[in-house]
Amino acid sequence: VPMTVKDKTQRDCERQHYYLNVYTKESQWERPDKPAEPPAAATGGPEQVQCSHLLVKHSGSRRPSSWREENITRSKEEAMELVMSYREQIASGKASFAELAQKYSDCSSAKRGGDLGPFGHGAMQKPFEQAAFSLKVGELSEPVVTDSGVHIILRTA
Ligand SMILES: N=C(N)NCCC[C@H](NC(=O)[C@@H]1CCC/C1=C/[C@H](COP(=O)(O)O)NC=O)C(N)=O
Repeated sequence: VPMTVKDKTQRDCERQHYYLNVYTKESQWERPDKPAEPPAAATGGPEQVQCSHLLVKHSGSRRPSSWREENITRSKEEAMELVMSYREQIASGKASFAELAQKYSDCSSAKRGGDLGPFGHGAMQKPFEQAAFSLKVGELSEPVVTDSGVHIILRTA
């Protein structure tokens, strides 16, 4: 019985699979010799970063209290001025980040020179995360405002 085109085509397909690279959308008959890799651009930078921060809280902070001060009453403007002066001292080499964070940060991480440890996306408040993931290792941020207060961030890894 002569095979219909369909049957023949059906048989060919059964004999041959093709492989689709889900990232490049390319297909091929030969079995790939290694798994497809997401192109670097698709990964959008590091999964995790490690940062230290120096936080100056103010009366409008979500928790206007810290190990340094039971009830924080400074204004947001004063907090911003303090952060700018700390940043200037660090950037000019007059003081180290860890030293000033240890003395002045309103976060419990002050005890560790401001170190927050490694963290991924979703761990920190968005403005902090966006600033942290935009820094190069060793780079010091401009002042960053979150509901916690005003921060400077040093990316360490
Ligand atoms: N994963 C780690 N290491 N700890 C959990 C961090 C939770 C995270 N915290 C923040 O986003 C603030 C801003 C950046 C750092 C940070 C520290 C805050 C600031 O002080 P607070 O306003 O809470 O009194 N103190 C501790 O959490 C959040 N999603 O609320």
